[in-house]
Amino acid sequence: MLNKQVMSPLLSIRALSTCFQIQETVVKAVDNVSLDIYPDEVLALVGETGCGKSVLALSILRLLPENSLSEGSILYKGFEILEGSNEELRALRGREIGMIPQSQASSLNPLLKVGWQVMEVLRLHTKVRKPDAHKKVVELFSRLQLPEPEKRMDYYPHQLSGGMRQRVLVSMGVACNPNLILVDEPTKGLDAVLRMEVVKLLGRQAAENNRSMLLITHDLSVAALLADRIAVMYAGEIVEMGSSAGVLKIPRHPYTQSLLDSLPGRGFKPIPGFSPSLSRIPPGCRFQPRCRVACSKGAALHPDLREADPNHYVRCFHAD
Ligand SMILES: Nc1ncnc2c1ncn2[C@@H]1O[C@H](COP(=O)(O)OP(=O)(O)OP(=O)(O)O)[C@@H](O)[C@H]1O
Ligand code: NI
Repeated sequence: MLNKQVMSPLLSIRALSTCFQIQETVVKAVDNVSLDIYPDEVLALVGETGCGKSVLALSILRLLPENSLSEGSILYKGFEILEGSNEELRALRGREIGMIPQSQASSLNPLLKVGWQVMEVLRLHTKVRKPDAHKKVVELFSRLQLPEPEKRMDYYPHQLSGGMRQRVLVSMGVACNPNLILVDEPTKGLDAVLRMEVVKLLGRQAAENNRSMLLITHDLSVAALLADRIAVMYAGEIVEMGSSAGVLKIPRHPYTQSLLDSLPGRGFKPIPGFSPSLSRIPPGCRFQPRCRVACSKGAALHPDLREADPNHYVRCFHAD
């Protein structure tokens, strides 16, 4: 394991908040999030549906709609992304920071052959000529174990299975061999066999190329397999963050503990209740109404993220 203390981060997010304005309502999807991603590391971001994981990733690449506003700081190699021009952002996307988005349906153009779509990503960022781009994409497809890669180049998205489309998206995300790759729910909707295949593939991509990864998943077992560190998100904010071993073996936050207990191999116990609406966030601890401790302090006061153990951060009054 690398000594993270002495390295400087590749991506450094400080006090990031992202809101959406929908008529009179403000939805605070990401609230005061700070995190670092170091070179060569996989940071997993886990949490239930709607907690803000995708919005956080899309904020990093500034791919959110007009009715959104991001505040705080996102430094990539010292460059402030939130102040970058459209041109600077275009140069960054794909080449420096790649993304494998959550939705296969909206991320591939149904009217274009998949080979061409991946070639476009390459041609946008590198001066590669068309025949070379073609060759490179066939190579990528075969590395990702897409059967008959040359032939698949000419397929349209609907002619491929879900697992193959997923691999096409992975190849788009890694085509330019970016330093940082944002991977959003890479295994959603895949069966168990394919899930393992995609997990292995992502692990190889990160390890062989010494690349950093932000891995978004609601599946803690996927995070356990791939991540060096884990950040747990609840209702827009980080509630626990630390090394994978620390978070998984000695979870300090009751929410992380409940998430672990909801895993199939760990009792399958669902977490009762719902997370609060992000347009009406309660003033106290956001998890308090569902918490097994459910302290009265948490009902009124909002806990800070504190360092409970070295490099292990927890947002809970009872983490000691
Ligand atoms: N374009 C948008 N306009 C308005 N609200 C949005 C928009 N995108 C996301 N949201 C809201 O932001 C919140 C966080 O959504 P997000 O997609 O980040 O959740 P998530 O953690 O990725 O969930 P999932 O696991 O289901 O993908 C949700 O309440 C969602 O409704
Ligand atoms: Ni999402």
